[in-house]
Amino acid sequence: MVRVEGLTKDYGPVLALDSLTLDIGEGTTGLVGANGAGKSTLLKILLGLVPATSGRAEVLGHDVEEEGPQVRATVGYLPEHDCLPPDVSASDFVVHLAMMSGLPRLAARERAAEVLRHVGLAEERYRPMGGYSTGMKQKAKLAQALAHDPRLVLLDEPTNGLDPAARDEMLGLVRRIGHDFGIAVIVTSHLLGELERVSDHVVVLDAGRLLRASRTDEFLDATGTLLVEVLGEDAQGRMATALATAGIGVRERGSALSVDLTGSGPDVRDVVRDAASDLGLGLVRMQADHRHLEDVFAEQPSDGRPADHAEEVPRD
Ligand SMILES: Nc1ncnc2c1ncn2[C@@H]1O[C@H](COP(=O)(O)OP(=O)(O)OP(=O)(O)O)[C@@H](O)[C@H]1O
Repeated sequence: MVRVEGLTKDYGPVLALDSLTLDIGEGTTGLVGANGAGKSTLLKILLGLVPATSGRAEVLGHDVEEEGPQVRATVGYLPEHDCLPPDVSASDFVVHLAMMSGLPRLAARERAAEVLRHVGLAEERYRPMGGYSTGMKQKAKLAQALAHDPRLVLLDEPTNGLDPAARDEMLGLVRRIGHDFGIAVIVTSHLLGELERVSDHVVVLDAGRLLRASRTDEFLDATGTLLVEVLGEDAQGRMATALATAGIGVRERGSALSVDLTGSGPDVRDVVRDAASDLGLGLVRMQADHRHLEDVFAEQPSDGRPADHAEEVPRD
């Protein structure tokens, strides 16, 4: 779908992309990175809207600088910023964009009705978009991205500004675009947990550089940790101290402890069980931990940067 080689973009003194080389295939790909990592810049270059400083990029076999119109004919785009004319209805807007993409009026109307129904904008589609909630505006933006039946859609922070219910709905739509309609999706977010739910692949950008790219399940498979929950007075703190004293890596994870299973020595499960017994604590849970993308991200400091850089990334 996308091939990027040595892509660099500077905005004057700001280096937004730094020699990025990357291939993105079919399915849904999550593009993760903190604010300013270069996600939006990459999408705009892929659409041929912003020129790269050096390097090259191809989308569906088209060079983005030479063949921008061909790229945009087969790619849908949901921009991050507010771009909807306030006095136009979603219906008129999507029909207009579908016609601009080359569909005759009747086909454009049918297609607009179909995509607006798909994103869940029913009667509201006839109202001016200026009066829409943020969730409705994001749906209208998604509908226009799908209007010309693209092979690939680029969704820039589609859940931005949404409350939890609207965010879940939007993530459900993103998943359906990929799985039910077979359209390839590249979706950005700085909320790592979101992409874990919808993406087949994850690409992590940090300060314009590629930190990691792999299948989502490869990120999440190798847990190597045990989730332990104990009950009793200051149970978590006392258990953590006991395990650390025994030379076992341990850190807090919500109401539980994430315990490192990878060290040598006695079986960590036995140590946990004995420590709970010695301390008089109730052992409520001891199970293999399911890793989350934010853990992976936190474990991967970029060159010379502190690991706690990942603290800047808001948690889901
Ligand atoms: N038009 C521009 N002029 C100058 N600097 C820019 C411009 N667009 C982006 N930048 C800078 O380039 C860097 C990358 O920005 P970009 O918007 O691509 O990141 P992002 O990962 O999409 O972040 P966000 O989620 O905040 O949009 C940032 O430091 C940003 O300030």
